[in-house]
Amino acid sequence: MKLGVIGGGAWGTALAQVAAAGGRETLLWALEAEVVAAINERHENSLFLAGVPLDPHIRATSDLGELDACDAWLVVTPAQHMRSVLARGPLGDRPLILCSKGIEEKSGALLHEVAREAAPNSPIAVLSGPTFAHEVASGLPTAVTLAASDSALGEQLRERIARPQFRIYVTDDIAGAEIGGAVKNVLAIACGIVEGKGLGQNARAALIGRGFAEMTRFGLAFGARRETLAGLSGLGDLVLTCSSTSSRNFSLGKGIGEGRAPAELLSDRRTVAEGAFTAPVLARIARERGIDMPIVQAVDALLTGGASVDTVLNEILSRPPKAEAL
Ligand SMILES: NC(=O)c1ccc[n+]([C@@H]2O[C@H](COP(=O)([O-])OP(=O)(O)OC[C@H]3O[C@@H](n4cnc5c(N)ncnc54)[C@H](O)[C@@H]3O)[C@@H](O)[C@H]2O)c1
Ligand SMILES: O=P(O)(O)OC[C@H](O)CO
Repeated sequence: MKLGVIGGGAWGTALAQVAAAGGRETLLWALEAEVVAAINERHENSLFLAGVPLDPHIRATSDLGELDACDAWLVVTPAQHMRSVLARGPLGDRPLILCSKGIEEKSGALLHEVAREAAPNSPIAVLSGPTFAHEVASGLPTAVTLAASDSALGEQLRERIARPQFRIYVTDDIAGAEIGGAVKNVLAIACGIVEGKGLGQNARAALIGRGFAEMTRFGLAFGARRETLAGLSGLGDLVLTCSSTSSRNFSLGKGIGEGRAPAELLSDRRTVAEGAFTAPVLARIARERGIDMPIVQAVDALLTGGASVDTVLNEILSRPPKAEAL
């Protein structure tokens, strides 16, 4: 199975590295001409994944039409651009493996719903889990969830993509895999704020625990299964992203906690902190559906409502006591 990768950011490049392992030709579409040139001429993505030597079996292109030669695509654009990029590609009926993490802001759709509308004839799978791109691209071990409603497709993709250092667990719970990856980015911003504000390790752990309760409430409301939310793509990725400045979402939160303005932090960056786009839509859906998500609402109030960290913190801490149950 020849794999194509749509998106030449850090994660698309790392996935191309996984796909090319063992000498398998892999085609990567990138938006930026300089990324295409750097990969083809120097086997490096100096813009988004500097310092990691890339497999020479990866070839980059700026022409989406060339991806017609591939049997399946790993789709790795930022969540808000997935629909428009897919609309420009030669879709056909090839499987799409969605590797981005987010919710479409305008429509409130999960990414498999976006892909289903954009590519009605393509079977859809989702790949998600604790995966800092630079670690995966350097061959360090991790494990991920691969969700496909067609179990034969899930197995076929697992066989093609898995490596000893890139262990894949298969499920049919697409919504569960997507919701974990989308919600954890917002919670990582909150954990970064705790770090930047110097609130301590206890506060961060408490936030991970209560954040996971929010993720679970939201997931169950959308048909996700508990074991998926408590697995690699949910809790696993939540713990990773809430613990390290290697996370763009955590770093964004840390800057906010240190007193910098969210708009200034966001305008400075070339890389994507998906939680900043997911927070408003997630908060909106939770309000509409009556799902209690105080941490997500707090992040949204900070990012889009102009609230101060102190005000939001005070509101969270002065909530009436409640039972620990979901
Ligand atoms: N970086 C990681 O470690 C990692 C790991 C797992 C999942 N992800 C997810 O993968 C997705 C892509 O993130 P990334 O880290 O590869 O990106 P990145 O932050 O490294 O790079 C930004 C990407 O956005 C693209 N982009 C900017 N404007 C665009 C436009 N108008 N149309 C289409 N693309 C545009 C750029 O071409 C580039 O590929 C995100 O949803 C992210 O959450 C990232
Ligand atoms: O850098 P972040 O916060 O986008 O996190 C990257 C990955 O999603 C970690 O699994």
